[in-house]
Amino acid sequence: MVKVGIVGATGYAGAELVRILFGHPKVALSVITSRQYAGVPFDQVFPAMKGVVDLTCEEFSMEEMCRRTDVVFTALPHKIPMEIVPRLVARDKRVIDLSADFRFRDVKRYEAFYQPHTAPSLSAAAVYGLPEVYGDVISQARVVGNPGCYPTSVLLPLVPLLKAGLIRSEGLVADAKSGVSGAGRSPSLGSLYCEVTESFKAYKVGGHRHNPEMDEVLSLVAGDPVHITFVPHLVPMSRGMLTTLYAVPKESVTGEEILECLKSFYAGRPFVRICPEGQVPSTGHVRGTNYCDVGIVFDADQRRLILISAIDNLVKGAAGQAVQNMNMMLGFDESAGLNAVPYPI
Ligand SMILES: NC(=O)C1=CN([C@@H]2O[C@H](COP(=O)(O)OP(=O)(O)OC[C@H]3O[C@@H](n4cnc5c(N)ncnc54)[C@H](OP(=O)(O)O)[C@@H]3O)[C@@H](O)[C@H]2O)C=CC1
Ligand SMILES: CC(=O)N[C@@H](CCC(=O)OP(=O)(O)O)C(=O)O
Repeated sequence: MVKVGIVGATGYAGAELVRILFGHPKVALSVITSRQYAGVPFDQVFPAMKGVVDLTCEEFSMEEMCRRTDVVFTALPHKIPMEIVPRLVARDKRVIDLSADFRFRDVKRYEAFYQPHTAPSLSAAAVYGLPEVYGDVISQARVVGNPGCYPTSVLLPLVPLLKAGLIRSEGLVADAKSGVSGAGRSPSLGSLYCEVTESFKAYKVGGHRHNPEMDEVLSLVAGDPVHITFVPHLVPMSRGMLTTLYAVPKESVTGEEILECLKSFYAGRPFVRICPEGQVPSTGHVRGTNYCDVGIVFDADQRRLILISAIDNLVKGAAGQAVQNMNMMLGFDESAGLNAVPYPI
């Protein structure tokens, strides 16, 4: 069994990692850390885990983490991983970081939206953990920067079409909606029940930090600078993300070609499900699973392509994708531990 540790196991993403890794056939979860809950059994922090998870949270110690693990997930707020990850790598650990600290190839882009980077060369050498696109390099990576939830929902439908040159790289629009767990477990005014229930709003319009992350990958794939117009929204549900994308197909491209391109790009990939014609995805269909469902509507008269993706922000948008990356890094089946059967309703 491969020994695994989670730094920041009591956040929403970290707790989801615990849930998934506890059902993983090839790993033993050895260390889980939290500052506030150090010394507290995990099943007291999350009573749903009673009788299932028998681990106790610990204060983070580099020495203990390195002694008792082979692979480490960092599920911490941005900025903290860039201090910890280089020290883990120096001790030969393989790391999957769920923050934005190791997502960018161009560190200047990161610094423009976040803060100065203290490990720029390690960041440039890290691999962007979108397994369906970068699987070949993920298997060799020491450090994987796990994508943000919004970028995952935007990139999976668009990358194959841009790669194949079927859509224009100008005029791309992403209209995305997230459940409130996307904001994390730390108390904040914007996440209070009264602030979010029976309400639906756009936020950070024109200035969300996931925009440069999407732009970087879309530009690398297209071979030209690409900027997507991205508007995030908060919806009153705990988990789930639905993204509607608008793109302009190139002259003479047909709906059948679009569908065929996506189907063949994702053929044999377990987690991207292309909806049959006439069906559109729903967050309820992917809840608790690592699936990304993609629906396609081709408006031939308007020359407009509409793509709709649904993910669970905590699974394919965070912890599930991180485990998928770990599986590829360790040479396991990419779906090991990720075979949760969806709820039918
Ligand atoms: N929520 C989501 O849908 C997604 C989250 N992510 C990313 O995953 C990471 C974790 O997010 P999320 O779980 O939502 O966040 P939470 O706020 O829910 O959890 C953060 C975790 O980090 C610990 N922590 C917080 N501050 C510090 C600190 N200064 N030093 C050490 N540990 C700290 C917390 O425990 P304690 O305070 O007890 O130490 C907690 O375990 C973030 O980088 C986020 O961007 C990525 C995709 C989706
Ligand atoms: C609803 C909500 O607040 N969502 C978060 C995105 C969470 C996430 O995946 O982003 P990072 O990993 O880059 O933090 C936000 O908009 O900031």
